[in-house]
Amino acid sequence: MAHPMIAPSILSADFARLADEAAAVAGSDWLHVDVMDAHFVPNLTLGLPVVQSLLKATDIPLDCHLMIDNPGRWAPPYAEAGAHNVTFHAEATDDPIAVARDIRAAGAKAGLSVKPGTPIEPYLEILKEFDTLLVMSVEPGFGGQSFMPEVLSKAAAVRKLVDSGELTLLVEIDGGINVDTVEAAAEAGVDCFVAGSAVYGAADPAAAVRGLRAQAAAASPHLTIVQ
Ligand SMILES: O=C(CO)[C@H](O)[C@H](O)COP(=O)(O)O
Ligand SMILES: [Fe+2]
Repeated sequence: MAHPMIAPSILSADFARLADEAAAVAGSDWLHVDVMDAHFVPNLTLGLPVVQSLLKATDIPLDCHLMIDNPGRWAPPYAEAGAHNVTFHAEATDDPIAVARDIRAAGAKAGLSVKPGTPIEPYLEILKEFDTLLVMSVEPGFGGQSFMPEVLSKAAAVRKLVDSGELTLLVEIDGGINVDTVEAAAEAGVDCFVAGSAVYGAADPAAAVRGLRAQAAAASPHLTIVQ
């Protein structure tokens, strides 16, 4: 049994008030930080200096999602800074194993992310090098997009390998998660749910986090809330 983890994405928060926005989701399992470089994706967000400041401003573990080129060069500094997870894209490097090992050596959990159109089969062999698989359920680059249910087969395939003991990692999903989609993701075997607009667009973001967690737990036999 796994605890349903909720990771609010600060992409939908007010970037001028990030410390307050982190405090507004107290009780979240991770705080999801979208790093975009305007090369790997057509948008630009924030980088290492902001992550370093956020680390001082919150006790919630930071889940850094790097949508950037050349993660071999840029990912390890996020681990050295103190991020809990450092996740990079499979499509951004020819040597994901080396990047994962560098992230782990620098003291963070390593995550591999795949875009909606990227199959998971070529990566199953190397997932033992990772702590998290982040399945993108929108095209990376922007918050507030619609959930793509066709990616759930990837989460389900990896869930099977985790349940059979062949892999030990968390299955995370990112993009379009809200009250209408979280249950399908939970049923597919997701452990960790990123939600940006559904949390920060809510009148009470902390209540939205609790609501998504309860919905996920109710929808899946592999999830139960640990208080
Ligand atoms: O990585 C991302 C986009 O590339 C974001 O984490 C994601 O889109 C969250 O926003 P929302 O929940 O509003 O879809
Ligand atoms: Fe993300």
